[in-house]
Amino acid sequence: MDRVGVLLLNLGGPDKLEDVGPFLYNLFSDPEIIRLPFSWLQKPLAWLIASRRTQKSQENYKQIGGGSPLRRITEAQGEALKEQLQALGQEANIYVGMRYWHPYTEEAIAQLTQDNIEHLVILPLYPQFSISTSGSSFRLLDKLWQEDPKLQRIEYKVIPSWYKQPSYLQAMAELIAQELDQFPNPDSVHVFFSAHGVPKNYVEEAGDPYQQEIEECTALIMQTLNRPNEHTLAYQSRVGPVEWLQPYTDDALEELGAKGVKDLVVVPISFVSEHIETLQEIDIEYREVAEESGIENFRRVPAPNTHPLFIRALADLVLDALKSPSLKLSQVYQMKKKVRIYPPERWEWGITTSAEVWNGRIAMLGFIALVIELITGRGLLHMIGIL
Ligand SMILES: C=CC1=C(C)c2cc3[nH]c(cc4nc(cc5[nH]c(cc1n2)c(C)c5CCC(=O)O)C(CCC(=O)O)=C4C)c(C)c3C=C
Ligand SMILES: [Fe+2]
Ligand SMILES: [Fe+2]
Repeated sequence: MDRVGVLLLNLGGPDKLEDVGPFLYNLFSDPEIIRLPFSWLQKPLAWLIASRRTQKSQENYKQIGGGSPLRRITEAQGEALKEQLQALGQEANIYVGMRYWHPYTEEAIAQLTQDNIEHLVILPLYPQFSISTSGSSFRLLDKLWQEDPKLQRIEYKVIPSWYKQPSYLQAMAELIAQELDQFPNPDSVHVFFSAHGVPKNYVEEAGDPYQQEIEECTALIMQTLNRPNEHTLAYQSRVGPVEWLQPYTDDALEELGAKGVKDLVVVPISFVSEHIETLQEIDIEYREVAEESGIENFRRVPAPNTHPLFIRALADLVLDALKSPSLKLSQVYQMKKKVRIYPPERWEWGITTSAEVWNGRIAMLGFIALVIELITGRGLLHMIGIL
């Protein structure tokens, strides 16, 4: 029988407090997370932002036991998926490939090549596609594939996003219903979906389908839940000075409090495991915002983690993918992004899009240099060791 592998893609998180700095450096070094006009700026800026954020981020990780539970939960999901596939008659090795921390995607790829995997299913553990999450992992895999002829012999299938999968929707509905039923009047509880945000320009300029997939997913979960509750969708975890998708979770909670909502359940929607943004940001920070705004009963729906219906959803996704036609990683990426040829790389004279882009890049560079000088009190050239 052919050797089948499943590669679970995820973000990764620091296992202990000392890992927070290097984890943040890896994250901000990714051009899919911070988009800069010049690639040589990426590493010094990543170092600067990571250094400035480490202490605050460590404080947050301290509040959830000193590290991220992401590795443990993702590995448990992998084991449960292996058993479920076996029960459905499909033997498969499961590999976990994290983008910014151990076990890195490169480590998973090295292992699956050593195991002589012949058919591989690439399954991101993000229900909805974003350039900043699944997109970043697909780009990395595409690069690894192009560099390694051994990998090119593996027949692979990519699952770009899967927020419509019926067992996933059913698992989410069941988890929400369980939480609603803890209230004396379940039907009058406000259901509050909190998605991880992305900068607004990802959607409006770069063609990220993330917002549309989040909105559709929310509507499908409400349909599956089939209860009369009112609901709201908002975006959390904004980082940096630019505008992100709105409404922001804290503003929306304050608004609902002011309108007199007393009972509320929060549903984390863009991630399938507990992590810092559920355990710290929602359970601690947003609970405080809600209570100060007059919301008296605040509960949170757990992430799907290893819920049997959710694991069944993952198994069905793998089985369906094995039967489907192959698409190249680069094709999947282009298909998901509503492709805009941006930015144009070729210089053209006159008042052209290209000239506008180059003007923009030069202005951006000046602006970034100014911001760096304002924050650090030192000029950019000093910082990167030129002066
Ligand atoms: C679908 C989920 C996620 C999207 C979209 C996303 C985009 C995104 N994130 C940052 C910046 C940070 N993310 C951080 C942690 C983090 N992000 C996600 C998920 C998505 N990110 C998860 C699951 C985690 C946590 C992992 C864990 O440790 O449990 C962090 C670090 C934590 C902190 O300091 O707050 C940063 C920073 C950006 C800029 C972005 C889109 C461009
Ligand atoms: Fe994030
Ligand atoms: Fe956060």
